[in-house]
Amino acid sequence: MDKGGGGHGEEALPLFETKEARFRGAYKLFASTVFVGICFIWVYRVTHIPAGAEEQGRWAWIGMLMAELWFGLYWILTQSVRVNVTYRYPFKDRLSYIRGKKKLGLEIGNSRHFLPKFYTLFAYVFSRSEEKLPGVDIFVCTADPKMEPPTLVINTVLSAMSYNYPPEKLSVYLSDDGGSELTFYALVEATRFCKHWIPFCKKFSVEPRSPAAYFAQHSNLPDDIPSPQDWLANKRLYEEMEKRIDSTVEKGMIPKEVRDQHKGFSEWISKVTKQDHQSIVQIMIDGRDKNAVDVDGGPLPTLVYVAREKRPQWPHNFKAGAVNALIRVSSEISDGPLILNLDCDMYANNADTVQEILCFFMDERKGNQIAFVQFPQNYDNITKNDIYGASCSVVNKIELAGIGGYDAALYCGTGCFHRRESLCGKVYSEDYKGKWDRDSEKNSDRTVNELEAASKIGLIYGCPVEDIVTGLAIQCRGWKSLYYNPDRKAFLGVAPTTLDVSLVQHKRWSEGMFQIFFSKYCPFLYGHGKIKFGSQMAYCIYLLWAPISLPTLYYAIVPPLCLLRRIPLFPEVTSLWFLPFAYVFLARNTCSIGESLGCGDTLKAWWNSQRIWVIRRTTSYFFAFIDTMTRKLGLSQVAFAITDKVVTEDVARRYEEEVIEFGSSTIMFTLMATLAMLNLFGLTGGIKKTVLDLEFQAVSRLIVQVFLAVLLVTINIPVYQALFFRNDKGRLPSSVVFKSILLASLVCLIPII
Ligand SMILES: O=c1ccn([C@@H]2O[C@H](COP(=O)(O)OP(=O)(O)O[C@H]3O[C@H](CO)[C@@H](O)[C@H](O)[C@H]3O)[C@@H](O)[C@H]2O)c(=O)[nH]1
Ligand SMILES: [Mn+2]
Repeated sequence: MDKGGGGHGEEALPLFETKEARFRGAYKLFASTVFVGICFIWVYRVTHIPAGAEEQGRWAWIGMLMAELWFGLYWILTQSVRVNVTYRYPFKDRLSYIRGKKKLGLEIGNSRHFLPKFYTLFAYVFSRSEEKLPGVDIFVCTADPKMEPPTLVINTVLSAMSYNYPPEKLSVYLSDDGGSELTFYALVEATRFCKHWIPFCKKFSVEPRSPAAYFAQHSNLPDDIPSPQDWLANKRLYEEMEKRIDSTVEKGMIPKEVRDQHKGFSEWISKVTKQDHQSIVQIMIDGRDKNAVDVDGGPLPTLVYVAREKRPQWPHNFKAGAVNALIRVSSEISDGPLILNLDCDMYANNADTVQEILCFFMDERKGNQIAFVQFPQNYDNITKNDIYGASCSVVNKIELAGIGGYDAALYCGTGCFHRRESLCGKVYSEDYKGKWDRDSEKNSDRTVNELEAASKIGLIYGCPVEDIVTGLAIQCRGWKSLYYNPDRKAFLGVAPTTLDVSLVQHKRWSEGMFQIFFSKYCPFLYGHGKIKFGSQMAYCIYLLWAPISLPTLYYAIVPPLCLLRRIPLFPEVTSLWFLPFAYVFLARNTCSIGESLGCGDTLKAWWNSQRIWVIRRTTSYFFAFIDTMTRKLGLSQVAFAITDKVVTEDVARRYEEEVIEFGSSTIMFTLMATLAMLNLFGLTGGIKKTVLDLEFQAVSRLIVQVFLAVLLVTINIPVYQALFFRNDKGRLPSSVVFKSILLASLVCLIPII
């Protein structure tokens, strides 16, 4: 076990520790047996290519070889993280010495350390006095009042404002890319409400501190609340505010008497549209102002509304542009050395998160190297069996923890605490020491070079996954990043509740990531010699999502076609070569089920995740691949399709019932349905022929293909239901039924060579 921080006697106690996952050794052994199996499959493919022109299916066979090569190599990439799973544990209590000397005696009483440590501890307490706590600037981004309702946005803002952290050290910035008066109005309301909400949260240790989430979880007065009047008053205040905001948003305009309440509304007197407006900065609460206090007279955090200037002819660079604008604005106002990035739907679910991450950043020995600490993206609207595979439990608990083990956690855009300096371009050097109280010395002793470096833009432009590429660039400047997945989820967001939205989101991600692979930021080149080889591989697990669509499509199309023609593509069941195929298949899936169950999924959720895995790979990733290629040829431009966070009641009900929502006739659905039909045709056609022609010995050579088709047909059952049996609005439209049958029939005519 490696001690995270200074474990040596003379230094301060470490503030966090690092532990490797158990059974790493056993896993490596298991993985090597799978690897041997994969090698045998490759050998079989190469040595059994149908010879000459007389045998049908030579090229189909070579295609299988390519697909399996690709799958195998990709599998190797995915092992880089699985052999390196690492967990971090902060010691929040050690940090809370800052609470004063009284606690000191208590802590020493509990501590198992020997006497000489006493002095260390003492020095430690004083080096961490409250005045030295870093300021934290929290950035919340929103982009559209229709897709991201203002009540959702202010709930995130309120949860961030009520962190257990000295309010004078906390500033919350809302970036509104929608430039919407409605969002601004909601923030005006939140400014008023927070004066009740923040003291209430702190007095009664309310969790979570998003009022909407809190009152949804506690719809009735909890027994353990000492002051019911307070509770009821806050609930009423919240509900009334919510009603006012929602009705104003519905009307789409702000009443005159409300406009008069805040000078900020004057910004909207001239024409302001989403794409075209001056820059708007409104300091809603100035934390330095002695009169800005809550109902109990306690200080409040700073709160700022920002809508950066936008003009139709200027590219605004989507979220990256918004975050960079906030970096600049906040550097003038609060200039907190730590920055937390939040999407507008990701409310803070644990009031102590800031204290926890300080354990990482303030650790005496390792803290100075850390550029950012990333939390996983969790959602609070996941249903029991997670039909759209949105919870990504295995990714969160295993894969990201594995990359984190290389000290190269991915920056995922939300739920990430950054050191301002590293985000702004600073290169790490051995003698770097983080300075937390920056107000006093701002700019005074910095050289021109340092100032220039620090003024560089933060997030990198031109990529729809600005976060991943920015994180990589920071790591290549010598910084480390940690991944931290605490038991109590730190942030909870809204996961897509329709298949279409989920596929579009994955298309944006896979497309953006594939672009990085092709850009100068390709981890193998850009990261060469700068980050560990293991983490270069780990990055590529994600960057290569798009091209993995090709072998997957091949596997979903060619084996059923060959089944129709009775062209065998796999060894006979009685042959020894059958063993590696069977072993790799069983081992992979057993392991995958084990991982899923181990991460808390249900078995059905695992099965659902396999379905969504097939659908994403054959649609989102494929179109992402195509679009990346056309962009390479200069035929299209980068876009950012915002994820819709609202749905109709009808759709919401089906989501709760775990019925997949199709409902539209997109090209992705057509492709998905065509593949489903093709496998159905392959299976029925192949079986019929064998039975009619009584060619039973042929069956033995086709059994793997039959099995594959059965697998795909079973996994596609909800697709057939949506095509033929459902009557609700979420079914697949008849145009898709028609197109998919036609296309699948046409594909069946393709000659196999
Ligand atoms: O022009 C834009 C577009 C988006 N956003 C904000 O960016 C966030 C993420 O957008 P969303 O539509 O919710 O996309 P997701 O797919 O959920 O976002 C994930 O993927 C993005 C990269 O593709 C990351 O930036 C996000 O942090 C990450 O949560 C939201 O708060 C938006 O308001 C902007 O501020 N300006
Ligand atoms: Mn989102």
